[in-house]
Amino acid sequence: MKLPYLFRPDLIALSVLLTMVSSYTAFGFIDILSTTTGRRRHLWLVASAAAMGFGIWSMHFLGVQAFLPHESATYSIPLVLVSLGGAVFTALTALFAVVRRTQTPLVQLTGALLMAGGIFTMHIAGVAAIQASPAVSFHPTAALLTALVTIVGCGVGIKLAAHSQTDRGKALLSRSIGAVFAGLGMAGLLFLCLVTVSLPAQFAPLLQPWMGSADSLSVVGVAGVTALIAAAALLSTSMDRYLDKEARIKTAMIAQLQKSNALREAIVDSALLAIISTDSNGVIRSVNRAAVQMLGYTAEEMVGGMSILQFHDPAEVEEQAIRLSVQLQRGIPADFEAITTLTGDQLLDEREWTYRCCDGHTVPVRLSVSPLQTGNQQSGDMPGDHGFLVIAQDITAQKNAEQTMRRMALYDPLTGLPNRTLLEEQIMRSLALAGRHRLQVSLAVIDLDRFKQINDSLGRLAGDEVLLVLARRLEEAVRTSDMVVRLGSDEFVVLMPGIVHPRQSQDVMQRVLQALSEPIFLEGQELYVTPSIGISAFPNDGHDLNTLLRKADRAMYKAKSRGRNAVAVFSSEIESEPSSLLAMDSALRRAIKRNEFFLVYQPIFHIATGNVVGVEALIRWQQPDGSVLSPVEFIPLAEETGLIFKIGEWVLRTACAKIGMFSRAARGPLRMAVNISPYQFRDPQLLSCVKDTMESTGIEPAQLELEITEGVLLDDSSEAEETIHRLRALGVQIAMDDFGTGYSSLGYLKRFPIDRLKIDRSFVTGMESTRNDQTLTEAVIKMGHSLNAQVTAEGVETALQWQYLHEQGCDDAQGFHLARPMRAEQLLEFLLDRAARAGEQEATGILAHLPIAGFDVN
Ligand SMILES: Nc1nc2c(ncn2[C@@H]2O[C@H](COP(=O)(O)O[C@H]3[C@@H](O)[C@H](n4cnc5c(=O)[nH]c(N)nc54)O[C@@H]3COP(=O)(O)O)[C@@H](O)[C@H]2O)c(=O)[nH]1
Repeated sequence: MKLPYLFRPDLIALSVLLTMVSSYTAFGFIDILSTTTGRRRHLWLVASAAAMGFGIWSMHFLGVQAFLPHESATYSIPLVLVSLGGAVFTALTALFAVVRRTQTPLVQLTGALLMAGGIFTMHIAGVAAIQASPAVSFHPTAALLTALVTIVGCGVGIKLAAHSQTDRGKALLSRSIGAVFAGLGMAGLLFLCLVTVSLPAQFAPLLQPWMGSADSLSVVGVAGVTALIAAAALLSTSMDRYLDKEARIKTAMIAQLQKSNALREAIVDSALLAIISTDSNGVIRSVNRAAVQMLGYTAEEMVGGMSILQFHDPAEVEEQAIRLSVQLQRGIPADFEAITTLTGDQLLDEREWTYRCCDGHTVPVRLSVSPLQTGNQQSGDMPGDHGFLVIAQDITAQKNAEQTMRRMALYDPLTGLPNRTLLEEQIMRSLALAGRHRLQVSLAVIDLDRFKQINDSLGRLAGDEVLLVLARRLEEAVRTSDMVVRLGSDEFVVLMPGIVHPRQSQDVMQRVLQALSEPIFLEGQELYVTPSIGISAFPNDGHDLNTLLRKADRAMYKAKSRGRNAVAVFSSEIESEPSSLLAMDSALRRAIKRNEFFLVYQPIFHIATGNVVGVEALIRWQQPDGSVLSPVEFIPLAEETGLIFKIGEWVLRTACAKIGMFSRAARGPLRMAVNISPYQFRDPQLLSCVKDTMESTGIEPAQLELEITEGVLLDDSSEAEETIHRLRALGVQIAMDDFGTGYSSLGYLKRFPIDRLKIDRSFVTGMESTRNDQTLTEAVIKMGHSLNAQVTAEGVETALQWQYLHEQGCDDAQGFHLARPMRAEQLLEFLLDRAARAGEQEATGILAHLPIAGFDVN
């Protein structure tokens, strides 16, 4: 029998309400399940499924009660349990499907099918549990339709719930709406399901009294229990969420704290400065990696066990304690307090200390010490311990740089001896001390005799080598209290403090004289350098460095004038007589002004023909008293004073101006050989000077031959090479003077394009007596020719020498046997005479082979 559909609205409303509450609770479960893992997740799943399933089942039960009321009906307990199981299964599959991390249509469809199966089981078993006869029956088509609707509904539900998981921002609203819809939907489904049920006829009489009657006990019980379970579930999910949120916040805070601690540690550890924290007594609490590296102790050795004081030099701590005691007018102990006293609130003490490391070596450090308090009093934390933060910077590099700069400023780079600046500092102290103790201070000026010649002939490198040897000898010869200073190129000073008697300083200088005069062995050669020494003394000769230096200088010149290699002590007599060298300097200047210089010319002969092919210009100085000085006597001084440039230029212009006249007298172009000092050669103006001279005098470039010495090539060969190339580019000839006396090697000759080699006089002189010199001369001639250079022999004094040179194929020769150097007018006569005789001989068929000696003006 099909009964009319009568139902109790109050139970329906209650059922729908419970479904909504259950659905809302379900969202809470979903939330928790989606954030928990492991065992907790499983427990929550079971509990959630049970609570949710019971809620659904209650809704079903109340729905059934609302539609199929009969007071006296009994229920099959197994079927009721199956129905309840269906509800729990529904909840379980729904939760599973929603909280699955991978949401695919297949997952959601499977979930929907299983859920629908659960709901169906719940309803069919629930209705079938009503024990009536005949049994409650179902309308199959309507049941199928209901099943389909249930599946679709479940699918949509799972999708919506899964979606609400991703949009948590609108969680409360969407969950509330979702819960309302879920309640209405599930109830709708239930009721749709129920209308497919056919009730047996015996239910009819029961219907009437049920209409609007009071609740049965079971209905109230189920509704109450469900409400309680829902409330408990709601509370527990909320609590769980709250606790979970708290736990997450705490975990996040701990993680953040750990992260920032790790970052802080990493920063401190990666700092290049040594960072050490100590307690208030200096006991180390923490160290960073740089501190471990700098001090050489392990972190374990330092932390807790060591005091920072152990790194400090006790003498420095003591010194600082004394300084602070004076400054603060209270006793500061020489311990950790001396390091930290100047630190305070906001105060940082920065100063340099010396740290002693584990292996005993010391490191200069700049230390910043500041107070350190752990904990935060303001925030009410435990008032932390007081301590100190010590930051140490290794300033070894800076100290080294400072030392290098000091060395550069105060010491001579070649010899490492103190320079004038340091002498000035030192002499002030020495004079002050000597004044207090009524002692004397002696100052000795040491000048090396003819050192320039070594430089010129052996080159600057060899000169430096000699200076180094002499500097060491000087240091060894003086007393330990004396100070050896290098003032200039070959000028040294010895400061001798604490002199009681002048004899002492003279004794020291006699030792110096002896030590410096010893031979020097350099590159297989034995060199002799002698010093000239002048001594002055405080307080008799002066009270300051300049006066003492000037007077020691005068004494030194006196020593030189006595024949060099001597010691002279300053005296009033020396002061009154003009220094010969100083006098020479001013006399040279005067000589330039008064044209006291003149040139003599020595003819150069072509050996094969005997013809005069050139002349060499040689300077002389005629002094006001009529005496004539040799260039050997004044050229070195002119070089030292720089007057050589002026004098050299004058020689070049004067000689070149005469060549036209000489060539006319000789009836053929002659070449003019001019000596160029190494100083002139290095002068950047040389090239323009030569060009100007050629232009103004009209000399053909090929007629001009510049004689240079071997020394210039050794100085800075690249520059010398450049100068030679540029001179040759002008068309000027270059001759290598005094060949064989210096360091000329085939290597140099190949590198420098030389037009002529001049064999030194010493070899030519020795040719007659020594076979060796003969061989050497022959070799030089061959070598010169192999390099396409002409060869001139100097100092030919005998016919035999001339003969030898002729046989050996030497190109040109000059020497007293051929012609002496002569004044211009004498040379003119000489040339004219030769030309005339040559003309006569030519007319008579005899060649002028024999040269005629010139006038001697030496
Ligand atoms: N920078 C300059 N140097 C110059 C200049 N004039 C000369 N000098 C150099 O001075 C050195 C000595 O020169 P001097 O006294 O003139 O002697 C020359 C000749 O007189 C001498 N000579 C020539 N023949 C003989 C000889 O047969 N016997 C002998 N005993 N002496 C002789 O030789 C000197 C020339 O030598 P050199 O120059 O090497 O050809 C000397 O080094 C000159 O270079 C000048 O103006 N500037």
